[in-house]
Amino acid sequence: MAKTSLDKSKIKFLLLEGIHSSAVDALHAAGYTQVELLPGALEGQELRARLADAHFVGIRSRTQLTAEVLAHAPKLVAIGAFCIGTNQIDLAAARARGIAVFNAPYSNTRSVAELVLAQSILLLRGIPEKNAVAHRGGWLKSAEGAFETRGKTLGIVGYGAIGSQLSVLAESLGMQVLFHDVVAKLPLGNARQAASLQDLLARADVVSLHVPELPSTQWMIGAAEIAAMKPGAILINASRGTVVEIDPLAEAIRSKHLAGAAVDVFPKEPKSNKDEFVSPLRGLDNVILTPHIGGSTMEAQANIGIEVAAKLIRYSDNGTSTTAVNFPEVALPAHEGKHRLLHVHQNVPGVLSQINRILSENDINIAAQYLQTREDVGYVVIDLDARSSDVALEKLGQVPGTLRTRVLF
Ligand SMILES: NC(=O)C1=CN([C@@H]2O[C@H](COP(=O)(O)OP(=O)(O)OC[C@H]3O[C@@H](n4cnc5c(N)ncnc54)[C@H](O)[C@@H]3O)[C@@H](O)[C@H]2O)C=CC1
Ligand SMILES: O=C(O)C(=O)COP(=O)(O)O
Repeated sequence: MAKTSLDKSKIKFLLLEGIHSSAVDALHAAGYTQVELLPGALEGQELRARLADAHFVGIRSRTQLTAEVLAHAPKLVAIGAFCIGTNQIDLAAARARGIAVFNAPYSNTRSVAELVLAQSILLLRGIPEKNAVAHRGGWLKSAEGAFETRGKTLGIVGYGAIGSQLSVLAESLGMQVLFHDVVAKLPLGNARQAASLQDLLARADVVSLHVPELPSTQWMIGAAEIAAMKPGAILINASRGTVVEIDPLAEAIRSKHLAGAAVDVFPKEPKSNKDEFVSPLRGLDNVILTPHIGGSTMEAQANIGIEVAAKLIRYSDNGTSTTAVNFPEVALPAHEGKHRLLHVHQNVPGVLSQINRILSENDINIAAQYLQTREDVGYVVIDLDARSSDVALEKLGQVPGTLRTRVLF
């Protein structure tokens, strides 16, 4: 088996979707010189061709890394999702190929929460409509249907990082927070957990969605849920476009059952800024339409660049995989004076004993060994005397069930 360790100058990073230059700076500072940064997403043949020789790829929410695409990435060691959501990546397929996936779970949380808060204020005042009318030369000076946020009930669906951050900000404005989550969560401040989604929908003046894209969240807000909302309520979706059915939402705005909505994510989003945005929500004045920019602030993007690049560098340099979203998590000390062998394998009985038998038969002394498994994959890291790493790498690569080996000097 060929030696799979490379010096840093040969390790290729492909960064797509205009990832912030802070990531490039971090990679350069860590000694990685082959960093290609492209402004947009790729798909189809172009994506497959670019992935053919990449060791690391960085994407945002747009690029779809399916099992089929990953099959064309034979050298890929890890994927950096320079965002929160990882639904665009087939995490199980990546794991089965020994590819670790990292993301930035907190770097754009605040940006989304601030946007939703601002949208709540504007929509409760009917500002988008008044603004649209003024742009057309009209004048809608009226207090009719315009309300303060103070004392209103904000219903947060998905009380995770964004939902709970929003909860704190909304309470500081004097809103009452009600939330619904599928797991028990610590209510922050005076927030209260709703008895059910139905209970929340029936009581909230503003409903904001912060769930991940999952089979269980697909179309979770459809005609029935919208009908169950209070007349005159507001719906905000900055989670994923598959969570809300757009046609019943558009109908509820037209019929004035809902007073307004803010939508940042759509079932079908344009591929780039050059493509047309098509949606039944276009032209509805009290609907704020934003082009999936919930997390797009300079602060968030710069922090995400640093955070995810650091995770990729750490995994590349040292093998530490903690915070991976799909992969066994191993925290490793430095390996000064030793060669570190990384062995990713199918999680079946006997692999570790075969590895240790081979090392013992070849008179190779183990300085340290770390093992972790996650579902169908095991990750064992072995520190060895420098002189033995070549033979160990070759022999261990032949162990049945081996997915990938690397050696770090
Ligand atoms: N518009 C944008 O630019 C951005 C959108 N997002 C989206 O926001 C989502 C949420 O982000 P975080 O709060 O960081 O995630 P998180 O994982 O911290 O929180 C999600 C919460 O949703 C809950 N949940 C899951 N299924 C549920 C269900 N069926 N009903 C109710 N609750 C459910 C989970 O238990 C968890 O508490 C991300 O997965 C991403 O899709 C994130 C960042 C930016
Ligand atoms: O962080 C997320 O999950 C987002 O949706 C943000 O996506 P983006 O990086 O703006 O393509």
